[in-house]
Amino acid sequence: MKEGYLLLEDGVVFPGWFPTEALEGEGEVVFNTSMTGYQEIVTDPSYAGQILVFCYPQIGNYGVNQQDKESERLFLNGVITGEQCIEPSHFRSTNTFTNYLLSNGIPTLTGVDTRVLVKHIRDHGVMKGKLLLEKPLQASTYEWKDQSSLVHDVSTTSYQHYEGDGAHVVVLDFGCKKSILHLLQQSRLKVTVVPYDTSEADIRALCPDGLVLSNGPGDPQELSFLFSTIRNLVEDYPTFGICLGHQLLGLAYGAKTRKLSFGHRGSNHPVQELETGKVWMTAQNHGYEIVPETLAGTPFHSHFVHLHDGSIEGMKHRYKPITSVQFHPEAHAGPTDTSHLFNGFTDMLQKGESSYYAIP
Ligand SMILES: NC(=O)CC[C@H](N)C(=O)O
Repeated sequence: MKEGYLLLEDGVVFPGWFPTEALEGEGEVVFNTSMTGYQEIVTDPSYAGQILVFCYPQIGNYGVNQQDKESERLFLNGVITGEQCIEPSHFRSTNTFTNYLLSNGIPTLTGVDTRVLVKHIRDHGVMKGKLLLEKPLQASTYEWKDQSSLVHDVSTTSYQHYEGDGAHVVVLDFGCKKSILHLLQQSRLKVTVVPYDTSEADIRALCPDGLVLSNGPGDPQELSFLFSTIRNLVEDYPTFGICLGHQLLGLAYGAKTRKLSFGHRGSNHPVQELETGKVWMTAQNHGYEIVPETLAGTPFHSHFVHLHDGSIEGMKHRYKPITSVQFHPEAHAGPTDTSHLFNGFTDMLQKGESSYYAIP
C-alpha cells in the first residue's frame, strides 16, 4: 500500500491508497451505484477515458472470472473504491479484482471516502480528475486534457462474422458490449460486426436485414461526420439503437443531445414505457441525453422516460421500424427485465417489417 490522491479539476482532493502497484491516471470522474457486477462494469467499453467510482463500499468479494467480461480489454482510465477485497470467494474466481485491474494497466485508488466523493460529484457535476502519487499542488498548475477519439480506440478494426441461420444483422461497433452480441446470436441471427466508420456502400454490400447501433464512449456529437450515413442507412433497414446508438439516431434526424449533470450509471434505474404505463428496472451507463424538446422536429416519439428526472430513455419512429433505448436491455451488469426488447427486434427481422407496429 502506498498513499495516493484523487485531485479533482475544481481543486478538491480525496486521499486514499494505491494497492500493491501505484499507477497514476486521469479522466472524467463518474460514479456507478450498482452493488454487484463490477467486472462487467469495468469491462464495458463505454467507460473508456473515465475514472469510475464505485458507490458500493466493498468491491471484489467474488473475484473476477473468464466469463463475465464485456470486452477483452479494459478501456477505462481508473477505478476508485472504498475497499477492495483481497480474499475473494467464488467457485469461478480466477483472480482478485485489484490484480485484474493492475495487470490490465488500470490505475486504482482504494480507501477513499467514496460517499463524500459521490455527493461532491452529485452537487457539482462530473468533472475531470487525476490519480496522483504525490500530494497534489493547486489544480490550476496541472494540464486538464479533453478526451477525444474514444470510439476510434474501442471499435473493432475489421469485420467480425458470427454464423447463424436466421436474418442477417449488421452491428455498427461504437464499443459494443459482448452481451449484446450474445443476445443477437441466441436468437440465431447471423451477425456481422463492422468498424464504426464503415461506409454506407460497404454496409449495404453486406445485404443486412437489420442494423444495430451499439453503445459506446464519449460525446455523441463528436461523431457528427457519421450522421448522414446513419440516417441514409436506417431509412432502409430496421434498426435498434442502444445508448450511444440511441443518441446517434436522434442526432442523425436533427435532435440535439446535452450532457447530464452527473449521468445515470447503475443497475436500478426505473423507466416508464409510455405506451403501456409499465415501469421497468434497467441497467444504465450514460452521461448524455437527447434534449426532449428537440425530438419534436423529428419523426420519433419518446417511448420510455426515466422516472427520476424525466429524461428520454427510448424512442420509436412513427412509421418506420426504428427503435432505440438509452438504457441497456442486455443488462450485464443489472436486471434483465427489458431483454424482451431484443426479441421484439429479432422477431421483426425474422418475420418482416410488417410485424412492426407504429405508434398512432
Ligand atoms: N453506454 C453508452 O453507450 C454511453 C453513451 C454516451 N457515451 C454517454 O455517456 O451518454
